[in-house]
Order: sequence, then structure tokens, then C-alpha cells
Amino acid sequence: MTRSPLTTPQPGAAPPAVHPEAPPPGTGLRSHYNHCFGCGADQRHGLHLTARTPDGSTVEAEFTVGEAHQGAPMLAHGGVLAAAMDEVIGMSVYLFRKPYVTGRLETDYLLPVPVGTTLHLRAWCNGIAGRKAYLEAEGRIGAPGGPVAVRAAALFIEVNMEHFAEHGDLAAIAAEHDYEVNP
Ligand SMILES: CCCCC/C=C\C/C=C\C/C=C\C/C=C\CCCC(=O)SCCNC(=O)CCNC(=O)[C@H](O)C(C)(C)COP(=O)(O)OP(=O)(O)OC[C@H]1O[C@@H](n2cnc3c(N)ncnc32)[C@H](O)[C@@H]1OP(=O)(O)O
Repeated sequence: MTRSPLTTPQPGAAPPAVHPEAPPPGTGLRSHYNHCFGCGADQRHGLHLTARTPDGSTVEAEFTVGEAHQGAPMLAHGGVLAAAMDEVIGMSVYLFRKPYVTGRLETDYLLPVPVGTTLHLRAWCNGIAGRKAYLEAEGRIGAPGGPVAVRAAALFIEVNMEHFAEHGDLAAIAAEHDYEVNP
């Protein structure tokens, strides 16, 4: 992965520990929001990623490139692939049971991805330093051990729930989670 210093764990970054309330190994992850472009079942234009964690610290998901995802004829749009990487990385940081948002996302495109291809996505965390989480993901063609088509490195920043209340619609999130909107 070609990455900038901004997505490379800074000195002193600690390796992440599996959170005690992370889903047990082999468990599926629920969508964090039904209208999410990446994972929401009610978002009809979305990617509909469903993910699981094999070990409580990494996340795996599959994404089949459809006709709605084209950039060049019958080839995946790079921005759609970046969205898939952002989503699977977001799902992996969700294992830490804190709200994070993408601060920076870097993407390497190594192979063209034709419509009809299933990308096997995997994301993991390389380190945590304060509010910063350094994460990485890859998308492999056709099988978990297939050729790597996309790599991503990201810096996610921990926020509090007021972030979503101030800038978005916390009530819509709270309706699907245990968060109290006005504790
Ligand atoms: C997503 C909804 C979730 C709802 C919650 C419900 C469920 C549970 C939670 C998790 C969700 C689960 C799964 C999610 C899955 C996928 C979703 C994909 C994720 C996204 O798609 S999310 C949307 C796109 N995302 C944004 O909409 C962010 C817009 N942005 C901001 O809201 C601010 O910009 C913010 C908050 C990032 C920082 O603002 P701030 O004021 O809090 O903090 P500040 O600026 O001081 O930065 C602190 C330290 O981070 C460094 N830093 C910051 N930004 C950097 C950058 N870009 N590059 C390099 N370093 C950066 C600074 O340099 C400083 O470093 P230092 O401490 O060393 O000085």
C-alpha cells in the first residue's frame, strides 16, 4: 500500500485490543443505519454490504459490482470502490464500540474490476493514538485469496454522539440503537 504519513500509525500508537463487547468470532455485524449507502437495507441505491468478524478485530464482507456501479463501460467506478472500502473500514472500527468518522481515506487501484465481480473485502486496525484510529483494507477479486484489486488506508477520528446530533439526525440513529438522544 502506498500511504501518506497521515495514515501511518504515529509513534506511540497502540495496537488495538479486542473490545470485551465486540461480537464474538464468526458473528455477523448489524447495519449501523438502515439508510446507510454502504450497509443499509432500506437504501435502494446502496451497496448493501453485510459483514462479519472472524476474530472480533477484523471485518470481512463481499461486494458484487453491479451495473449501477459502472464508471467506464462494464467496469466499476473508482468512487464506488472507495465507498466500499470506507464502509468496511467503518465497520471494523465499529468493533471498538465508539463512534468514529472518516478523516482521511487513501485508495490504491491495482486492477480493473468488471461488473459482475465479487470483491472480497477485509479491514483491520493498525493502531490507535488518542482519538485517531489507523486502519487498512483490501478488496480481492473472486475469492478471499484472489488477486488484490483495491487497497485503502484510512485515518478515522473518534467523535461523540453530539457530532451526529449537531450535524445530522441523531434521533434517526437512536431509533435503531440503544443511544439516548436526550439523556
Ligand atoms: C456514520 C454514522 C454513525 C452513527 C453512529 C451510530 C453507530 C455507531 C458508530 C459507528 C458507525 C459504524 C459504522 C460506520 C461505517 C461506515 C461509515 C463510513 C464512515 C464515514 O463515511 S463518516 C462520513 C465522512 N466523514 C466526515 O463527515 C467527517 C467530517 N469531518 C469532521 O467532522 C471533523 O473534521 C473531524 C471530526 C474528523 C475532526 O474534527 P475535530 O474538531 O473533532 O478534531 P480536530 O480537527 O482537532 O482533529 C483531531 C486530530 O485528528 C487530526 N485530523 C483530523 N482530520 C484529519 C484529516 N483529514 N487528516 C489528517 N489528520 C486529521 C487532527 O490533525 C488532530 O490531530 P492532533 O490531535 O494530532 O492535532
